[in-house]
Amino acid sequence: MQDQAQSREDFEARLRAIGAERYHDRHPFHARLHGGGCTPDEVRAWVINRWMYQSRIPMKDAAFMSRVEDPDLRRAWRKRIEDHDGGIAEGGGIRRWLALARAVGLDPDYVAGGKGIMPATRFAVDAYVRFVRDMPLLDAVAASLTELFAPKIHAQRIEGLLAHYDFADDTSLAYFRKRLTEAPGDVKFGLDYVLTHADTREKQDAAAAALVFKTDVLWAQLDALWHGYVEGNIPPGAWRPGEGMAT
Ligand SMILES: O=C(O)c1cc(C(=O)O)c2c(n1)C(=O)C(=O)c1cc(C(=O)O)[nH]c1-2
Repeated sequence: MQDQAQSREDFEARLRAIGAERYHDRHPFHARLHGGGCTPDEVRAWVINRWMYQSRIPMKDAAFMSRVEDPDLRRAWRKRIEDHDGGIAEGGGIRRWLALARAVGLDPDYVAGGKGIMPATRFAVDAYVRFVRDMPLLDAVAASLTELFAPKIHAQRIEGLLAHYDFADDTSLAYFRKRLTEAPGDVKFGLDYVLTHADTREKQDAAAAALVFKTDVLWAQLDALWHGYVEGNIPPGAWRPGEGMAT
């Protein structure tokens, strides 16, 4: 016999426990970055590789929306694409990420071209886009719920980068500051959607598994950075210090 569905409260606590145990704020690269321990080239490697994630977020949200039949859900979701792409004049998160790239000495066109991204980063982020394209909508929304835990990491990053790195200022960190106001509304909506639609134990288990999968997507990216740039095992084809610098 199928287990009974968990109460809304118990299920929410289960989702939050996944973040407490597995979110990438527990990864040593995060501590190294916000604690001021990264070399300038390690910071550059992070900015270059994280571009893969930034550039694919609006694509995965477009993939999600392409499958949604309910106009109310599409209306609520489309803000995510607007947050990242923005308007022609002011741009959005994507442009703010490239401002960070410039601030750490990289040529933004090099970063935006995606050359130099490590294979593991590419595979992890592509897996997330495919997951959102192919899996049930409930699982796709559940996978976005890592954002429940993101405001804390963004606040730590702003504080840590400002304290330890010369490049850090209002312009270079605008991406993270903006996320502090953008993410909470998204995550409130997403959490309510998941708690409401996961109305059987089977769906709750699938949603929890989707969130675990997403924590793996994030963790794998930092593992790759550590292996490549902290331990110095740069994969063939990946960015090498000195390449892609602003002139
Ligand atoms: O800096 C981070 O640690 C971090 C993590 C995450 C996340 O938890 O997936 C996102 C972001 N940042 C972020 O800026 C962002 O726009 C975002 C969108 C999503 C998503 O899955 O839809 N996650 C995240």
